[in-house]
Parts: sequence; C-alpha cells; structure tokens
Amino acid sequence: MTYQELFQQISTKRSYLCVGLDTDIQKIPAHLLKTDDPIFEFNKQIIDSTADYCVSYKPNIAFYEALGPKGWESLQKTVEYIPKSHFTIADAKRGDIGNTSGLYARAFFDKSSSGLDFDSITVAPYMGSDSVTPFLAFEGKWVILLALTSNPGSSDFQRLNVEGNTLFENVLRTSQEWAGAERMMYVVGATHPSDFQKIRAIVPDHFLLVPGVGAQGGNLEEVSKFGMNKSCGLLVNASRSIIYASNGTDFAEKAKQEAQALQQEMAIYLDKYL
Ligand SMILES: O=c1ccn([C@@H]2O[C@H](COP(=O)(O)O)[C@@H](O)[C@H]2O)c(=O)[nH]1
Repeated sequence: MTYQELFQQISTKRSYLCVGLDTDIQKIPAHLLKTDDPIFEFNKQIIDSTADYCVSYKPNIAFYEALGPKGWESLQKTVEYIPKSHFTIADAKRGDIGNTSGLYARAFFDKSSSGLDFDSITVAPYMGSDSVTPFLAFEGKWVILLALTSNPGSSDFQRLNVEGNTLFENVLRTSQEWAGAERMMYVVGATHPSDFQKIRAIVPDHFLLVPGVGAQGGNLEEVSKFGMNKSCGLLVNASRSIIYASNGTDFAEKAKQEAQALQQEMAIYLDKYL
C-alpha cells in the first residue's frame, strides 16, 4: 500500500485507527478454546467486527511465535484474512547484521518463501543503516523504525544526549538518509504527548505509528493535535482495550463498540486538526 492509498483509506473511513491483534491464548473467551484454531477464530471475529472502523491491523508477533508452529499457522491465516484495504503491520521489532536482516525481511514480506505478506514491519534502529536497508530492498514494503517508544524504560537510552540532541532525534534525522516518507514510518508512543511537536519539526511528512492509547493511558486528542500532518500522518494503535473489551461470548460486539468509539473521536480530530 502506498502513502497516498493509506491517506485515501483514512479520508474515506474517517479513521486512523490500527487495531492491535495481541491475541493471547490465556485471555481469549473460553467458548473459543473448543475450536480447531482458537487464535484464528478470535482474530477472524475481531476483524469482522472492527474492519469498518480501522485502516490497519498490527499483529504483535510475540503472541504467535510463543505458540510455536501452530502460532505461525494462526498468524498466516490471520494475515490472509485481513482485507487488502487495510495496512498490515508485523510488530516484530527486528534488525540484525545485513544478511540476517535480509532473511527477517523474507520471513515477513516474501509470501512465496514464508507464507507471510505484511505491508510493513517494525525495526529497531540500534544496529544502524545496514541492519535496516535490507527491509527496504522489498519494493512497496515499509519499515517502521522505533524512535520514542511508549514504555517507561524508553528514557533509559532514547533520551540520552548525543552531540546536543537526544538519541531518538538522531534516529529520526539519520534514518531519513535511508528512505523517505513513502517507505518509512516511526514509532512514537502516545505516552509522550509533549514530544510530538518537536518530532514533527524533524519529520513533518512521515507517518507515525502511535501505540499507547487505551491500556497504557495515552491521550488521543493530544496525539492528534500535536502529531497530525497534512496527510493525517498518524496510525494510532489500540490492542487490549479493543480486543479484550469483554471476555464473554459478546467479545466481538464489545470490540466493535470500542473501535467505533475511537473512530468517532478520530473523525472529530480529522475535522479539527487536519
Ligand atoms: O513503543 C511501543 C512499541 C510497540 N508497542 C506495542 O503496541 C501494542 C500496544 O498494546 P496496548 O494493549 O494497546 O497497550 C503492543 O503490541 C506493544 O507491544 C507499544 O506498546 N509501545
């Protein structure tokens, strides 16, 4: 999916919501455990009930790889089930020496090799350019680079001063030499609302993937007010607050209500801040 196509989806849906598929076998409703593939059955019903209100899905790979081959199978079926109109994110936080990164890229982008065909993958920038560029060798695929993550430990390294700027600012500046806004996004946590203006000054055009709304307490209006650009430029993720809104037989209906409420709020901010 291209930058323009993503913006078109956002404009049509009046939503910049990304639903996080952090599907935990220990948290899904008991009645699904009787099915052949409870993880896929859960995801399928979540996707059916939320697709009208979001533009993206982000399976967090840890939840699937923790289950071994069965988990990878559920992941593959899930990615295939997501409508093509929705931007898919493998939240895998990969990155290694060049030849290894190339294989990670094949694992998530090359369907003929791995069975997976994500639009994008989250990548850690710590190992530098040669750890990131192999992902960009896959035409049309996106890298979403960790910049300022939502967790409390983000300040341990990401805010360290390096030659007058924080490390995350250096990540934002240097990585623009590797790819432009058409191929690269950045992770910026919703838990850092006061950093968005400074970040926008460095990356005015890029999309930001913003986790941390919902269970982590980030404020959607602040993120939207300070983070939006002329193409919206935001994909705001919520995982647990949507997919675990209920653990009963009504889980899909409750997830729909949560996703719809976020979409309705986003529609207001698109009018107000775009
Ligand atoms: O900085 C980051 C990067 C990734 N995440 C991931 O996003 C979701 C958030 O889930 P919630 O349930 O909405 O809190 C999860 O997959 C994280 O691993 C993040 O939270 N922060």
